[in-house]
Amino acid sequence: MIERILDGSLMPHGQCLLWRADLLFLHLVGDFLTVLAYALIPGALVYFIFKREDLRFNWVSVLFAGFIAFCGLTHAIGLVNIWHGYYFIEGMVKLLTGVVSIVTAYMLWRLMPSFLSVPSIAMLKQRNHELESVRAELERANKTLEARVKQRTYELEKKANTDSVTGLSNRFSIIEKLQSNFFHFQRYKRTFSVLMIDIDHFKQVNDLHGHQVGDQVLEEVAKSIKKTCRQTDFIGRYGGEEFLVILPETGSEPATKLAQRIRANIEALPLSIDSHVTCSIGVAHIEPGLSQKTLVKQADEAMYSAKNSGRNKVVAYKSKI
Ligand SMILES: Nc1nc2c(ncn2[C@@H]2O[C@H](COP(=O)(O)OP(=O)(O)OP(=O)(O)O)[C@@H](O)[C@H]2O)c(=O)[nH]1
Repeated sequence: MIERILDGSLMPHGQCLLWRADLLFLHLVGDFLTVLAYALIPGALVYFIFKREDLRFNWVSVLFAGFIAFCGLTHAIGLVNIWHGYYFIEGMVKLLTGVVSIVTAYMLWRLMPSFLSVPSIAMLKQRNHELESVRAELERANKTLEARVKQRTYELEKKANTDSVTGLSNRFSIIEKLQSNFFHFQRYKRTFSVLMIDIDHFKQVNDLHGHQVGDQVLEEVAKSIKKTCRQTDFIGRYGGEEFLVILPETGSEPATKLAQRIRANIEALPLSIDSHVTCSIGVAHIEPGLSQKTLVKQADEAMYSAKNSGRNKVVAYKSKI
């Protein structure tokens, strides 16, 4: 059997071509180039698969490479058989090539749905474009959200620091401003004064006109103080009908003058209750060695002196030493 297979004594193919040079040339060069190409193509395929381990269907590509290699082999034996007659071997290789080709073709058709499901570059580009739009949309939404949070935080902070009746800084906020001015004085020697303003006989306003009207008067007085002060001054509602004003870069004398203007403006204020209110003001000025608490106490003491000396007055604190 082996002898039969390896028997190359059958009529060589060249005989069929009558050893004509032109026919021999065509068959030889054609088969040689085909063998060369069918060796290089599977090589390239295997190299590509080896380098790209992430690809799906690797084994189908190997099968495809095998199918091309077998085709090349039949052409190579065709070359040999120009001079020899190994038609048994040629037939066996052809049979093997046919089997590999059929298996490859079967697998290709079987896997067609999977091949079709692999997105093309154009599809990937389209998806990438869609994802990019979603990302841009998310970024826009995020920015809007950030702006809203910022705005809301600002509003909440403002609310937390504002007195709801007068719209001025509340007690917590004005004490914070006082502390900040105090630290500036300690570090940079930036002087300041404070005014403690208390509306006179405010209880009577409430008793006569009611609490709601009392609130209205508080608001009007607050507006008047704000109008009289500079924009750089800090005004806050310190207690019920008590206001604390911080005057940065202001000595005792100019602070007392301003307090007089505030007092006069409040007295002249045309209130909605058709009568007038007055206020008593205490002035205190920061000095080295003085604590923040003592400074407020001094302004408070001065304000009570104003009350005790007949109200509707301004009194600057004077050290008892
Ligand atoms: N409408 C209103 N009244 C307030 C508010 N907070 C405190 N008051 C009132 O302010 C009044 C303060 O009364 P007092 O402490 O006796 O002082 P006063 O009547 O102003 O008298 P003197 O300060 O001695 O001139 C009280 O009647 C409080 O109820 C407020 O937010 N709104």
